[in-house]
Amino acid sequence: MIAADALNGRPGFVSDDAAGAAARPAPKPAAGLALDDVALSYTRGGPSAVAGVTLDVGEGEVVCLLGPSGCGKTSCLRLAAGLERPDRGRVLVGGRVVADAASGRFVAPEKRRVGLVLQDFALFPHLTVAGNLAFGIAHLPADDRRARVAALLDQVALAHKAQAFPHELSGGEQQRVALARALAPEPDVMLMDEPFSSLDVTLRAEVRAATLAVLARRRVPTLIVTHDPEEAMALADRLVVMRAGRVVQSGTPEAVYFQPADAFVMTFLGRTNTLICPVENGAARTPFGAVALPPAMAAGAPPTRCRVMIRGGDLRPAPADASHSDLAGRGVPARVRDVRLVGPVQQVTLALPEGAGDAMMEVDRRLGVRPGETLGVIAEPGSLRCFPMDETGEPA
Ligand SMILES: Nc1ncnc2c1ncn2[C@@H]1O[C@H](COP(=O)(O)OP(=O)(O)OP(=O)(O)O)[C@@H](O)[C@H]1O
Repeated sequence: MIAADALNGRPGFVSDDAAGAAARPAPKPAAGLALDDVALSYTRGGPSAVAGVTLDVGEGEVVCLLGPSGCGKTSCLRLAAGLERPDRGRVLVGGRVVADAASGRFVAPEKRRVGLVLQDFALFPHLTVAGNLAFGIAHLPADDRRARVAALLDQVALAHKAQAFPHELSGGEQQRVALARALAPEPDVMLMDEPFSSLDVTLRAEVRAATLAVLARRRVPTLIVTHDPEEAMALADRLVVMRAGRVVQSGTPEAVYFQPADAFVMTFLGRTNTLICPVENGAARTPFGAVALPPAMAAGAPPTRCRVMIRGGDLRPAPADASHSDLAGRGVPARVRDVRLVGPVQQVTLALPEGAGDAMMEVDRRLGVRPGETLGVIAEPGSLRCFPMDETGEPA
């Protein structure tokens, strides 16, 4: 069944499970892919691109490997695919050890049963769409091969393009061919490196949702590399956040977003304000009230100052009508220095009182905040987080 795309009437993907992540059954724990304390340096004795990464992707699970440029995401994917040999640790695909630095075991990429989708799609230019899909399943009897190609083309809504060549396709169509080609040999694991980054913004959301629908229907464990936090949050059952060759946090998008392990993760996942605040009686004194230090910071000799962070979306004007909220009237008076419209959101730069510095607040544009006015601003309860002064939140 080919569904008309709801947004713009273009042919879309199979729609019976097109709700994507929301419709996907809970992942089973059995690991499709596991990296076990894997390390890699590209030069002998040189810096570690991957410095001991452990992660797994279970059946039917989509895991996004997320982090700033150069943190080692692609290197992890290349280790999983067999395009690099680990200096340390093991790689398992479908429960089978495919690389083990200690024993020297190394299974070649084409024997690993992994499907790979790269940023530039890397389609074979001289083969038709059907030819691209058939390439990796040449060992199948002709009838089976044809049937599998036809089924996949149907799933990615490209049956009508079977005889087209890659240069005759749009970017979104090429991405779908790359996805179908990688799925054709029925891999145990899918590995995708920035698979949507070459698509324009409108097409990206559409292709992303459709890709999730195909992956969900096939339940193939999938590891997706991206440097885009919003994309990762939209795609993943689980996020693995990397920094400087190491995993700094892993968990559901909600857990990582709302309980960031450190200042770096908090900053990386969304626009964040940082306030340097004095510590008194085990609590940080912020313009929005006292915030208790987390136990690890409060233990021993507590610091005299700390870094308090809050996301722009967790600040808002105090409700004007006191009868509607017990927070009304408690706002911190802040002058609006600047207002930018970013889609449906106003990004408001506020000057906080008592020299506490500037803060960015994100509010619905319908609030119509204007430069020069003074607002009472409140912080969502529980949204202020204390981190040590030496945690900058900057990528290493
Ligand atoms: N072939 C190579 N030779 C030498 N160094 C490399 C090679 N490939 C990557 N590196 C280095 O290894 C580190 C990790 O690179 P990697 O490509 O894995 O990072 P990444 O997180 O995927 O970055 P990006 O998001 O920019 O693609 C970087 O410091 C990079 O310069």
